[in-house]
Amino acid sequence: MILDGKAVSEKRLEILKERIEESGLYPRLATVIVGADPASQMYVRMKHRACERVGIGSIGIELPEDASTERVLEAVNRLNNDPDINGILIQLPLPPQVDTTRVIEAVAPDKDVDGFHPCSLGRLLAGNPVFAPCTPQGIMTILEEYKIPIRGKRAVVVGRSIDVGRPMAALLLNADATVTICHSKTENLAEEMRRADILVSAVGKARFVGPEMVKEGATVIDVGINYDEQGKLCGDVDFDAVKDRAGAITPVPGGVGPMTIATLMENTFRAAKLRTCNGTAR
Ligand SMILES: Nc1nc2c(c(=O)[nH]1)N[C@@H](CN(C=O)c1ccc(C(=O)N[C@@H](CCC(=O)O)C(=O)O)cc1)CN2
Repeated sequence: MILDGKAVSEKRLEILKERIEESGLYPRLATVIVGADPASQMYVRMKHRACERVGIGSIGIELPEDASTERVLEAVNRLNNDPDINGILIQLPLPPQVDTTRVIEAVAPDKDVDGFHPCSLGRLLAGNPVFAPCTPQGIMTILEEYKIPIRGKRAVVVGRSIDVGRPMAALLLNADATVTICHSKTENLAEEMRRADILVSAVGKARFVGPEMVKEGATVIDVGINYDEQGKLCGDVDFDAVKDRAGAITPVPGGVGPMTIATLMENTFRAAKLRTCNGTAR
């Protein structure tokens, strides 16, 4: 079975649009991009388009490639103090001279719609998330939509980044899976991966996952955004070689990527609702 993330994201965005309309709220997202990386620019444009579609206002802050950490922090602080902004998204990666950790930690936790702030990650690890990072939360939504059982299942996450691997493991654990995190130093990696009922690959290597790493009937989630020798977008998984062995599999494109953006929209709406609930007069 192909897990069609594009279709799930379309459905979720339509539902969200209705919920925003019914709420009478007008949530607002600010994106911050530093430099002119074409892929990052495309993702930011996709986010603004999704905002428009569901009834979220958005503004984009564009800083030059050579912006300093202090300059980015200044922009974040202004957005933190802007009562009209509910969510702040710092498009990653940032150029090397910018201290990414300081910038992420500067985002007000109640506007942290990307879920990367230590407060958000801590709450997620405690089993009480407010904003879960968009890609792993989007994967949970796909699993839920396709009714893939998680409780008691063996999940293996390959990759330990703070934006995907670690929060993915926490979300699966919160859903009662038995979770293993693998990484570049894992011994007998293929053997670990073959034990997975749910295999999530966030490695960043084109077509790295072959059929010999996949248990028959496993659910395979491909987080990779890679380009092959022909410049064609592809995932971490050798889709053609693995699809008949897997019980269910996400394609690239059209799998996890669209869910990242749909989840960002959901998190932004949540931020707007939480502000109303807390009664904070920002
Ligand atoms: N602040 C963040 N930065 C980055 C994140 C993130 O979640 N927060 N994730 C990625 C990039 N990303 C969003 O920012 C993203 C990547 C891919 C897609 C997507 O829908 N891709 C399509 C294919 C698009 C294409 O033609 O290239 C797909 O997979 O079908 C959406 C968002 C890194 N940075």
